[in-house]
Order: sequence, then C-alpha cells, then structure tokens
Amino acid sequence: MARALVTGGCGFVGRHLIKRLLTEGLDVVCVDQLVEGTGARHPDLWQRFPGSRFTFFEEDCRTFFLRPAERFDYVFHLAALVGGRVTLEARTLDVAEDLAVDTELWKWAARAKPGCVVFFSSSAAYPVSLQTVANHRLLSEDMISFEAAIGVPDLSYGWAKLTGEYLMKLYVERYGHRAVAYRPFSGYGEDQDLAYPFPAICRRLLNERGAPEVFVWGSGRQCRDFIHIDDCVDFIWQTKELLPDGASLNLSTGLATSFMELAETIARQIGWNPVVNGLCDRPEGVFYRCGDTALQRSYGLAPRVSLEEGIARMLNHLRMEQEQYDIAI
Ligand SMILES: NC(=O)C1=CN([C@@H]2O[C@H](COP(=O)(O)OP(=O)(O)OC[C@H]3O[C@@H](n4cnc5c(N)ncnc54)[C@H](OP(=O)(O)O)[C@@H]3O)[C@@H](O)[C@H]2O)C=CC1
Ligand SMILES: C[C@H]1O[C@H](OP(=O)(O)OP(=O)(O)OC[C@H]2O[C@@H](n3cnc4c(=O)[nH]c(N)nc43)[C@H](O)[C@@H]2O)[C@@H](O)[C@@H](O)C1=O
Repeated sequence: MARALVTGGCGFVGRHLIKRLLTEGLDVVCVDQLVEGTGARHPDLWQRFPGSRFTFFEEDCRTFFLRPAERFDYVFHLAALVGGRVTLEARTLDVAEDLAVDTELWKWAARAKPGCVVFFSSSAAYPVSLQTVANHRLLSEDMISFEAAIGVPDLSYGWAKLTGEYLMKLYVERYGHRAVAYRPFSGYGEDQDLAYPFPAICRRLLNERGAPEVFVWGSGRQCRDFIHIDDCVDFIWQTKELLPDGASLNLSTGLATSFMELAETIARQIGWNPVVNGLCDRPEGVFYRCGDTALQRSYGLAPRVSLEEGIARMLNHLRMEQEQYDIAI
C-alpha cells in the first residue's frame, strides 16, 4: 500500500487532501504543530476513518525531519505560515520562517529519497509587476523561469515560495529524484478560516442581510481567481504522476472576479441587492491575480465547482453552523 507524508496536514488544504488520500487507500502520516487559533484542526476524524491507517505527529515538521528516515511514496509539503493577507503583510519576518522550513524539507528529501515530493508553492511566487492596475494579465507557469530575469514576488511569503521552487529545481537536478510543485490561486472551501476573504464576506453578508450598503476590503475592484478546494485536490490527484520532474502547475480557473462582483453575487444568492463599497483602510494586496489554464487544460483538467455553486455551498455551511450554535445556547 502506498504511503504518504503530509506536512501541515491539519490546515485547510491538508484536511481535504488527507481525506482524498485515505479514500484512495493510502497510508497517511500527518505532521502538524497545531498552533492554537490558526484555524488548524485536530485530526481526530482521520483516526476513526473506516479502514484507514493514519498516524499523527503533533510537532514541527523540522523535528519530524530529524527522525530516522522512513520510506514514503509521496510527500505533500503544505507546512507554511500563511493566514491570509493581514498575516502576510503584518508578520513578514515570521512568515520568512517558511524559507527555513522549506530548506529543511529539501535537505531531508535528499536523505530520505521519497518517491515524489509534492511542493505547495503559491501564485504569490509570480512577479507582482504583472498584477498591477496598469499591467496585468493571466499568469502562466512559464512566467517563472530560473534561467531568465526573475521578477519580485509578493512579500516574504512569495519569496519563500519562489525560493522553495528554486530549491526543488536544485534537488531534481542534483539528486535525480522526483518532485513537482503546485501554485494555488485563491483556494476556498466551506471549512476555511475566516481570515480569508471568501468565508469572511459570506459570513458578513449573511449577518448584514437587508442592509442598504455592504463593504469589502480595499477598493473592491481588485480581482482574484477563486478555485474550490475540491477542484484543487482533484487536479493534484490527476496530475501528480503526469507532470515532468521539477514542473509547476497552476491551480486556477482562469476566471477573474472582483470583490465587488463577489459580494454582489453572494448577496443575490442570499436574496437582496445592496450597494457594495470598498474599505480603503483595509489591505488590498495585488490588484489582479488570476491564473492561465492552458497547461491545466492540456492535462484534461477543468474545474467542476462553479463560483455560484461554491457560494451556495459556503452559505449552506455557514447557516448550518449558525443553527447548531443557536441550538447550543
Ligand atoms: N489555501 C490556498 O488557497 C493556498 C494555499 N497555498 C499553500 O498551500 C499550503 C496549505 O495552505 P492552507 O492549508 O491554506 O494553510 P493553513 O494555514 O490552513 O495550513 C498550513 C498548516 O501548516 C502548519 N504548519 C505551519 N508551519 C509548520 C511547521 N513548521 N511544521 C508543521 N506544520 C506547520 C500549520 O499549523 P499551525 O497553523 O497550527 O501552525 C497549518 O495547519 C501552504 O503551503 C500554502 O502556502 C498556496 C496558495 C493558496
Ligand atoms: C495565492 C495567495 O493568495 C492569497 O493572497 P491574497 O489574495 O493577497 O490574500 P487573501 O487570500 O487573504 O485575500 C486578500 C484579498 O481579499 C480582499 N478582501 C476583500 N474583502 C475582504 C474581507 O472582508 N476579508 C478579507 N480577509 N479579505 C478581503 C483583500 O482586500 C485582498 O485583496 C493568500 O491566501 C496566500 O495564501 C496565497 O498563497
């Protein structure tokens, strides 16, 4: 039976990925330091998953990397300090610790020789100069090349992801082992932490239903490429064996949605039409971050969860949570 190590497996992406790995019959070892208040959840559920072999280490993955090397067919490296825009902008030096974590990953992989390292990079690795009001376009995988001049990524977080991909290239070239990377755009899903815009705006609009005016952060004209977590996990599952060694693939839909449009669509589903305005004292980040999908399409990938369906799922989930809360008090 194939064995997978998932670092950062108690986080948002990790929870969904582990469910898929267990469903597909893999043995899973999860390492997560489970810091309180970060949205990470204890993996009790997986220990009870029917027929699964699941092991949990509650520790920093760098501590795990010091243990005697074991055989893994896959390593999904998700461990990173992320936490949404406020964290990325306010805790730049803390986030830079991701550089140290990724360095230890690649050094460990050189010793442990797993079958394949799947590195979670980010669309934040793309040059911010291609994401401005005056100069933006769909971001395609070849816009990051370590053979040509390289642009400036988004904050210390983007530098860590870009450097992580560079270390992957060195690892593949130097040791001839297999590794691939994914660059998620704005992944979202029902159980995502409220530090992220999709659940935060849905929750706020549910609470403010009927108000004549609602707000989103920044100008509200900035755009993101929202991709449901089910599609992210599916794309990874379908391509992890197909990508060439050292390749990176976007996880994106190719559809740009401004935050004003997002809030208007959410409000319509809730059942009213408020005026949506920006909040200029809140962080906006880059203006336009959306991913080209040509390479994904060449692997036969197409997202299955539309934005409308993703909103409906999120609203149902938040309403159910609210009902459970109301019953509990
Ligand atoms: N969600 C998205 O749309 C995107 C995600 N990504 C990348 O995908 C990966 C997963 O993201 P996501 O699930 O959203 O983020 P989360 O913050 O939800 O999950 C990351 C997990 O990593 C854990 N972690 C952090 N540092 C360490 C460490 N040194 N050792 C062990 N565990 C650690 C965190 O634990 P704790 O919080 O308890 O410290 C957390 O549970 C990240 O690498 C992220 O950069 C990239 C682009 C977009
Ligand atoms: C790919 C990359 O993607 C992400 O980077 P990000 O997009 O900069 O950060 P974010 O997901 O926190 O979205 C922030 C955007 O959302 C706008 N926004 C509007 N209204 C609300 C709002 O009400 N709440 C919040 N939190 N944000 C709002 C806000 O103004 C800003 O424009 C990271 O998740 C990172 O993990 C990553 O790897």
